[in-house]
Amino acid sequence: MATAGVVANGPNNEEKQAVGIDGPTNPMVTPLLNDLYQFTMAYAYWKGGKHNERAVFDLYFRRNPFGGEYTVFAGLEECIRFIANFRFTEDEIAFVQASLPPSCEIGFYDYLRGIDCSDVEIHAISEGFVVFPKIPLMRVEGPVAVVQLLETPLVNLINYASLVATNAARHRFVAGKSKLLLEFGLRRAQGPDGGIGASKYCYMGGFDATSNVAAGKLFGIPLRGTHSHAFVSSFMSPDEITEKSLKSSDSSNICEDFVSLVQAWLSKLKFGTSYEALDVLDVYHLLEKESEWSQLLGGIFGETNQSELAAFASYALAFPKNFLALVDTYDVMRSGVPNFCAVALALNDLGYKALGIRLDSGDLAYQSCETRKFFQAIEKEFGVADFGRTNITASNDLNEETLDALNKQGHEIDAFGIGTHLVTCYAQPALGVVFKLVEINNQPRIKLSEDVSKVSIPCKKRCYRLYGKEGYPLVDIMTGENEPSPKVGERILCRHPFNESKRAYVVPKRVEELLKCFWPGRSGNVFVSSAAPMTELNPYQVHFLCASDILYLGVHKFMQPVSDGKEREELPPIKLIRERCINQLNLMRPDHMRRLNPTPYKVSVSAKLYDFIHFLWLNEAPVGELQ
Ligand SMILES: Nc1ncnc2c1ncn2[C@@H]1O[C@H](COP(=O)(O)OP(=O)(O)OP(=O)(O)O)[C@@H](O)[C@H]1O
Ligand SMILES: O=P(O)(O)OC[C@H]1O[C@H](OP(=O)(O)OP(=O)(O)O)[C@H](O)[C@@H]1O
Ligand SMILES: O=C(O)c1cccnc1
Ligand SMILES: [Mg+2]
Repeated sequence: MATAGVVANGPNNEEKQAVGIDGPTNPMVTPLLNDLYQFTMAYAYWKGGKHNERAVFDLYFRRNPFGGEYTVFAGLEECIRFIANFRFTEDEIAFVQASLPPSCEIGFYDYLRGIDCSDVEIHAISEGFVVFPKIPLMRVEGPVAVVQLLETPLVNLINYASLVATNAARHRFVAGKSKLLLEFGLRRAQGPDGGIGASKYCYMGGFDATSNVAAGKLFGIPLRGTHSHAFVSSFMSPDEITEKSLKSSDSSNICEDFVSLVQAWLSKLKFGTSYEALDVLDVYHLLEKESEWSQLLGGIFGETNQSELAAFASYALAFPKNFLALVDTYDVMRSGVPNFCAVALALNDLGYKALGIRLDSGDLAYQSCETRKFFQAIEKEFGVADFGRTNITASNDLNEETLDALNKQGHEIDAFGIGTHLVTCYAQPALGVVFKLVEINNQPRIKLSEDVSKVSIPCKKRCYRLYGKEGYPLVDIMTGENEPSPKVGERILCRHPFNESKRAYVVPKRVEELLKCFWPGRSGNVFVSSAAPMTELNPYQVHFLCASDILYLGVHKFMQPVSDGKEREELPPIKLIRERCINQLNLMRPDHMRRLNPTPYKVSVSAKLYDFIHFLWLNEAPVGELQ
């Protein structure tokens, strides 16, 4: 049964403690969450005696999503949780056996039984970083058959996570830093995992809270919410409310009939003054006052909807400290807003401050401005401090474009609730993350394509971000693993990987190494396979290296265990990743971030890596013959 597999998957508790990393959040993330061809390839590697050859794969994407020039890297922690607990259960092995041809030798299943990721080493960019095409987000090194089995799950865990985190960051960018952004997408997400993932990664990408309770529990994301039209339309009349008493906020007195207090405020609102302040015999004065108030508010309301008033009063009785109201069920300005204000002012009498309203249809810019005027008029007329600043939340099919349109028109919205477009990544449904072999047994590999953007960048590489004197990142650069790192204040040539004429010297003010070790293998003592001596360098390596490099490699690569004693990077809590992401986005030069025709961020390779890519390209590409 599937659940038995889920429960039994991964190491037992004792082993888990030794690893110290919990399994993936979603129990469906097992070694079987894979494409069949990973198993057929693993079998063929094993059958050919190739399975333990040491391979290096890069995980990267080719184009930024949403027509932008940046991406937020997300999903790393779930990858490490997967790697740390990677192990086949008997149940799973039996299923693989049943799925492969019967001619597959039984020894392969013993092999599967024995594998885990203790021989795998993962370097990755930190989660929450702003990242760019072609730069490896993860470099996965290990026995080729094992790493091959990681491809699909790792790509799956990164693809949507990074896409939706980027989508969230883009919505934040348009909305502005001061707005509260609420993720409301669970009902519209692509299934339960889509919903949970959206809540997690939208928070990471800069949203403030989610309506998704399960995500709140799993990740500690702040929960927020209002109420729906159903609650409003479920009421028929104020007579339905039987329990009408409400204690004041300091419990010093009790209002026995809160509904009547609300009604009294509603009629005060109609005339724009409190009856107590009027000499009721002064009819002329009353009419004058009414007309002033009408002018201020454009004579906007007469009789409001009483069932809506009942819903609001009832909600306030349930949540006097957290009262908010969805005001568009019947008519925003003629009913919803005045009804809300009547309830809010009644609450104010008892020492409570209403939270605000939500608009969910119509022209959100116009309605928010009209509502703000109404709130401000009340603050002025009735002397209720801060009433003019009562929170206005808007929702209804919002996306980057509508947020942008609202900004251009001018609006008074404080918070946006965004669902469908955000979580489904309506504007672009996939990021296009790939996982490509770049080296096997120390032999660099390249994947050629007619389409230059699809040619892979060979070799086990290091990646750096170079910062300029103004503090902005200028360029990312990939180098061969054993090239000396770029140095602050030293000029380095950065080359476009495929376009000969595109190159620039950079003198970095700051150099940041991007790939850090997140999984050194459980032994922490992973060796480069077959520890090839210098004299056995292959022709590609000889071409690639100058004499000093060979000396460097001789000492550092081929004679020493690569990750001996290597420390594993911490997996920080989501709140810190979110802060890191916000800081990273703030650090970018504005022209890379703008929505219309953003400037591409430069991604480059060192001069040596450039030469080597092209040497390998020529070596691997057959020469055509014209007749
Ligand atoms: N001022 C505005 N400028 C641009 N777009 C807006 C503005 N106000 C609202 N929108 C967007 O316009 C769309 C209006 O949606 P729609 O045509 O379904 O009407 P509605 O107001 O939702 O009607 P209904 O009452 O049927 O719910 C939504 O996507 C909303 O985000
Ligand atoms: O519009 P989204 O960005 O997806 O945000 C979530 C939506 O979900 C809720 O209502 P729902 O859409 O279920 O009903 P409605 O269409 O009648 O508003 C809410 O009122 C929002 O409109
Ligand atoms: O709390 C809300 O207002 C909410 C939650 C989910 C979807 N739409 C609205
Ligand atoms: Mg809707």
